[in-house]
Amino acid sequence: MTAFGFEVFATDGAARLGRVHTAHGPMDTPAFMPVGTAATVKAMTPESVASTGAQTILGNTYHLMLRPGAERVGRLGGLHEFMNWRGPILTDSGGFQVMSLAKLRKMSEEGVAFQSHIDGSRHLLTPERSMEIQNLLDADITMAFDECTPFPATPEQAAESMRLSMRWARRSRAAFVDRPGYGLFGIVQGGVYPDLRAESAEALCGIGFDGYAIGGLAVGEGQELMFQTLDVTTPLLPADRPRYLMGVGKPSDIIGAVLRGVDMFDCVMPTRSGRTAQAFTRRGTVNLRNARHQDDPRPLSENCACPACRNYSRAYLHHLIRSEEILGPMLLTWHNIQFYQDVMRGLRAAIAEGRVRQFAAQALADEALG
Ligand SMILES: CC#C[C@H]1NC(N)=Nc2cc3[nH]c(NC)nc3cc21
Ligand SMILES: [Zn+2]
Repeated sequence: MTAFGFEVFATDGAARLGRVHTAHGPMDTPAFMPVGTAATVKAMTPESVASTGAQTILGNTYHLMLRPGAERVGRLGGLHEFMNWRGPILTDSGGFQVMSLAKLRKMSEEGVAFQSHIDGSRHLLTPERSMEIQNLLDADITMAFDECTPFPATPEQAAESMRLSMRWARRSRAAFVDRPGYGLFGIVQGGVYPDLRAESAEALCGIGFDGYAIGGLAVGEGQELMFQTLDVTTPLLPADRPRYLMGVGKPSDIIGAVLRGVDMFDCVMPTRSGRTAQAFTRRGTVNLRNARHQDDPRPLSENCACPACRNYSRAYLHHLIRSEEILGPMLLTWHNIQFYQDVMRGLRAAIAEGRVRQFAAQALADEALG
C-alpha cells in the first residue's frame, strides 16, 4: 500500500514541481483541487472533472455531517464509493464552514456547538469528532480542526484564536486514525500578523504534520498583504512537505502564491462563476450573459480542449444562459475547471524548465490586456 508522501522534482526560485502520493493515487503539484462540497462538484460528473486533468477534489465535513450524515457515508463505503470519485479526496475539517454557515454557535475549549443551517438540528464539532467524520468519509487528506479567526481581528484576538487552534491541532493529531496513504494537514493561523504566523508555523512543526495549510488569507486583506504574509510564512514550513493555501483564488493569486512556494489550492471561483455565466479566459473573465455575444460565432477560447470551446460558439453559450438552460452552467463550469487545470499545467511545465517568473509575467500581462 502506498505510503503518504511528497516528492519535489524541481525548484525554480521558491516554486516547486512535486507530487503528493496518497492511497487513491498521485497528485501533481502545483495543483488546483475543484471544490465538491456536498459530495459533488456542482454541475459536473466525476468523469467530466477527471477529463480536465484534476486529480484531487475537496469535500466538506460540515456539509456532509449534516446531510447525508458521516456514519451513513461510512456505511455506504466512504466518499470515493458514494460519489464515484476514484482519485484523492481532501476534506476540510468543518472549522471554516461552521463559522460561515452554522446558526447559534457556542464556542468552548472543547469545540463548537451549533445548529444546522438546514434543519436546525443541534451538533457539536470537536477535533476528535472532526477526525472521526473525516475517517468515516475515507478522506485521503484530513484537515486539522481549527477555529477560523474572523477578519479583521486585533493582534490580541488573532493570538487567542490561533493558540486555541494550535491546541486543537494537537488534539487532531492525537485523534487522527493513521493509515498508509492517508495524511493529516495542520493549518497555520495568525491573521495578517507575521509574529503570530511564525508562532503558529513553529507550533505546527513541533507537533508534526504530513502537510501544512495556510488559512485565513483571501478574506479581504488584498493580494499584496496576502503575498506579504506568504513571504514570511512559507519559509517557516518544512520544504519536504506540501503547502496548501486554502480557498485561493483567482488565477493571479495562485500564480503569485506558487512563486512563493505554495503547492496546493482550492477555490469555489471556477465552479461558482460557471453558474453565474462568468467564463475565465487568459484576458480575464467574460460575462456570457452580455448581449454583445448573441451573434458571436467564435468559441470562448481557441486553445481550450473543453467541450464548450470545441463544439460551441459564444452565441450558443449566451443563448443557453439567457434561456436559463441547465447546459449553460454545465458547459461554463467545465470550461472554468479546464482553464484552471491548464494554468496549473502551465505552471508545472514552467517550473520544470526554469522559466516560472516569465510564465507569471506573461499571464499577468495577458490578463492586464483584458
Ligand atoms: C482562518 C482560517 C482558516 C481555514 N480553516 C479551514 N479549516 N478551512 C478554510 C477554508 C477556507 N476557504 C477560504 N476562502 C477564502 N479561506 C479558508 C480558510 C480556511
Ligand atoms: Zn474551454
